[in-house]
Amino acid sequence: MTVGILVVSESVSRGLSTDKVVDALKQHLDGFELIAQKVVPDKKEDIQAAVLDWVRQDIRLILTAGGTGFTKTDITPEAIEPLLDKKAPGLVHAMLSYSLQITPFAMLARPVAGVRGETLIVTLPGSPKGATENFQAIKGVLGHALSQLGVESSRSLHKESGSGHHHHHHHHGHLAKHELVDSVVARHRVSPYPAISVDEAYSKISENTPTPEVIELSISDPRLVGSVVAENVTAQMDVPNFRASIVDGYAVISSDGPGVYPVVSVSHASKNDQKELVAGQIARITTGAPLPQGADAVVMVEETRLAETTEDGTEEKLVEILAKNVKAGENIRAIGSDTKKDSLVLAKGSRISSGGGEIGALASVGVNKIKVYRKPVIGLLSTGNELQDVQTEKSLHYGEIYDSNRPTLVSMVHNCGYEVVDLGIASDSKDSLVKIIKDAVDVKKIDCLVTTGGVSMGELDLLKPTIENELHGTIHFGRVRMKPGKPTTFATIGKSTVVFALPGNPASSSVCYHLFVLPCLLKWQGLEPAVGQKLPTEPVVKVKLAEDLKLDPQRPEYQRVSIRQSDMALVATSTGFQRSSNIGSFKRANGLVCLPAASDYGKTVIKTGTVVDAILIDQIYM
Ligand SMILES: Nc1ncnc2c1ncn2[C@@H]1O[C@H](COP(=O)(O)OP(=O)(O)O)[C@@H](O)[C@H]1O
Ligand SMILES: [Mg+2]
Repeated sequence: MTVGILVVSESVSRGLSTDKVVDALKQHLDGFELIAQKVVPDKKEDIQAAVLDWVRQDIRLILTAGGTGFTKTDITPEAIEPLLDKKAPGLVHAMLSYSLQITPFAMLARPVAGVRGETLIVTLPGSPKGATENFQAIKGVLGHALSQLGVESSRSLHKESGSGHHHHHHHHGHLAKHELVDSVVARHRVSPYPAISVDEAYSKISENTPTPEVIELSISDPRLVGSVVAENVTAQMDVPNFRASIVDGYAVISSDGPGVYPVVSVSHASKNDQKELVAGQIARITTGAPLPQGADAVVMVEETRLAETTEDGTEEKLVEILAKNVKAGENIRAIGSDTKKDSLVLAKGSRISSGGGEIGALASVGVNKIKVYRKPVIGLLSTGNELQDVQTEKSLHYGEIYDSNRPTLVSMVHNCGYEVVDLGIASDSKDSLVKIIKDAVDVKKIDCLVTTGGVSMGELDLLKPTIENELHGTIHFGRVRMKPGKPTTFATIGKSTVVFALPGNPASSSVCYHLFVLPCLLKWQGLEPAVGQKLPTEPVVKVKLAEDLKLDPQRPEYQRVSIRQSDMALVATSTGFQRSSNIGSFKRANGLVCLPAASDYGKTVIKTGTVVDAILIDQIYM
């Protein structure tokens, strides 16, 4: 059993007196391994920092000595108590009753004891005698207490953080574990998540996107547009499946040549019994109508002349064919000439465009339902105590803001053709998050959860720990080297739920939607990435910069631009003020230019006219 002793003493910490309590306690530490000792002044922050540091190092027992009395400076119990996951009043009771048998002044001691992670923490009095007496009072049960703690307990705060390597065996491939910290002093000052590149983030997303699921949709289902076909569809018939006229005119026998002929029948574009045509006869025919048997060409009405009507004057009797050199097959669509029976109408993996062509092609060969990959359903959740739903028309209290992320993202997701479930606003509390997310997954059956806010370094940033500890998810990355969007977090819960916890700043969350969420959704619904790419994306085009742009020193940046066609090139103009809080930078934006970091580019400014890649997030309007 490892043990650390923390001496809390102003005078010892300043070197005004020497510590004797460690030596006294050492006499009673048989069975324990003293691996850490430290002296701190009576300062809450120092006490907590030392204790948390040892908890992180997995020291099993922490004994503090000093600062438990009634003087103004005595603060140890107040420092320790908020760090405890569970209190151990029995240990406190045992220490007090033991000491009370020795001195009534024990009444003035205020010890606390309890558990944080797998560590037991006990405060002892500062006097060597008092400390050893108290320790002896509880020593006999500590071994048992610690062995119980070892069973099925959550690991402590980010043991791996800062060490540069991860002990995967503890977490089955999880990154550094987060813990819900009750106290702001216990939070990290540097994120325990490594900042990975956008490219690495794409690999992680690609690896963890669920396999597309095949469903069958009717061709009148609006979800079909944008869906990816999951089967090869072949034509079960010829189109046309009869010889059809291309024009309005007269079916003829081409060898008859020009001349005046009797009109012996009429063929409209509908089912009718037709007489077979013999030499010296013609038949009136409309566009798309089947050719009478015997006929081998159609002469268009413009190349004919009415020669004689029937007696009542209502019908054509004789028509003169003016056209010369009519060839067999002229103005006829041969059987199967649009689509041959057994030919491929739609290939597996092709996407049903919004142009309607694919749906028309299916209908033309009589297909009214088709297997496609199901599009994931997206749940959208804003998080933050400061948020007010703009729909409620309530006015804002001081410090409140309107939730602009949700309306923005709902429209983005919807316009990309996905079903959106609006999950509203969660407050910055673990319980609120857990309740809403569980309901969204279990009851509302969302596939992909997109949240905004609560992912960076504030004490209310609860998304990461909640996903890991409460929802038992796996965080695949928690930081990306990019601007905006650094704290972007990607996780999975179980096998089939994907979570994107996007930053709260409005421009960041929108950039990250296009950069990460949409590519994942595209892959999930069966799209293949372009050659050499890890994920399918919106179109990436080359654009010329219309102005000089300043580069971020360290991070690649995705700036909002307006892309226009100009002469022979696409030209990108910045939409203006690019701070991540400014959703206004998305107004008029139809592209995100991908700018290198200054450190990678070798210059701090990228010049007007430079050609860069841009992600096209909307159409190019004239
Ligand atoms: N839904 C939202 N709409 C508008 N602004 C938001 C929204 N959510 C968060 N913000 C703002 O974004 C900023 C960052 O929020 P925070 O919760 O700290 O997110 P992060 O953890 O990503 O930094 C804050 O100024 C916050 O008020
Ligand atoms: Mg917040």
